[in-house]
Amino acid sequence: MSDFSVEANGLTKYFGNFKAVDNVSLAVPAGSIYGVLGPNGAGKTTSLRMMLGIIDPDEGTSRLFGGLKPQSVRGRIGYLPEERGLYPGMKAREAIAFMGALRGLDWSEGRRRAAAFMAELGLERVIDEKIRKMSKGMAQMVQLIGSIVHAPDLIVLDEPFSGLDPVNQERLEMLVRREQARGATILFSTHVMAHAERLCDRIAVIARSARRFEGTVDEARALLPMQVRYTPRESVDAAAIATCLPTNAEHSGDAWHFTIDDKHVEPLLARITASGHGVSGLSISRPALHDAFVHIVRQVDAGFDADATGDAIEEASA
Ligand SMILES: Nc1ncnc2c1ncn2[C@@H]1O[C@H](COP(=O)(O)OP(=O)(O)OP(=O)(O)O)[C@@H](O)[C@H]1O
Repeated sequence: MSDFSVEANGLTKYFGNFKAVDNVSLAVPAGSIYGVLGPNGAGKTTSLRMMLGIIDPDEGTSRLFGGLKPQSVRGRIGYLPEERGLYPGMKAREAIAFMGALRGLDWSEGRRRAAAFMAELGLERVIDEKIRKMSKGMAQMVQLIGSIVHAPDLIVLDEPFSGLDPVNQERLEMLVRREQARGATILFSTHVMAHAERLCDRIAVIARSARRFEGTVDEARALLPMQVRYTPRESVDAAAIATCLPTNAEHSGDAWHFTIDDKHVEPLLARITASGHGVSGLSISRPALHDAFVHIVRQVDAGFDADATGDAIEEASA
């Protein structure tokens, strides 16, 4: 048995001359919740599709549960594609059972599980409602349940949170955690950082077709310095306080704001203590995943802009 549910190695995909995915590698540990994060058009969907064998890569390989034949493990996978769609004439219960049956689940067991899932999520009131009468978000919840009703070992969800209201987003987070507790591996794409921050054991950031970061959420947040807000106990001469703070410190009202590297936190506290200015307020916080994500994507964009400027200069001087 492989330690990884998904191992993508050097996946590359061209659409015409455009390289939509460039040499993307990642490994999703069995039993983990893994987020593929990236801005619009970064290549997330194309990467997921290659990992699942829905489209062939131009280069690279994808292993599911250690094997190279995705078709042979189809029944062990639950997939919510980016394109949503169910038969509009079906009722929720039938739609879920139908999706389960496509993955080998007995019809009556599918109906039974549909009712259990819907009740657990507080959606039982719409179980016998036809899909065409449902809101888009509610139909998406039904499709989501349909994609996991056969209790797959690997659940792949493409932008599962988009289009859901906050209550349904919370229901989905609960479902993801519950499926992980059952032993499933969950791989999902998103550009909403809050969900990834709360749920993911590991993340990969894809921007401009390539993987730009891979690691834990804490490792991503540690890419940026800590944010500090310090208020001295006594109102003292600003120039005197500034001597024990980093040069980027800015004074506003009673407080000072600055950033500081992880390893400089204790020396800073020692300097403040030694200075005798006291502490009336002090908060030291890591930036959120959102900040780390924006930082990574901006760096990549800046590199592309610099290349484009360089090309323009070369062309102009040619
Ligand atoms: N079948 C296709 N033919 C041509 N170009 C495509 C095709 N599918 C995707 N692309 C392009 O490849 C790039 C990556 O698309 P992809 O859907 O993988 O990105 P994404 O990160 O999932 O984006 P989003 O968050 O907006 O869904 C985009 O520029 C897209 O326009």
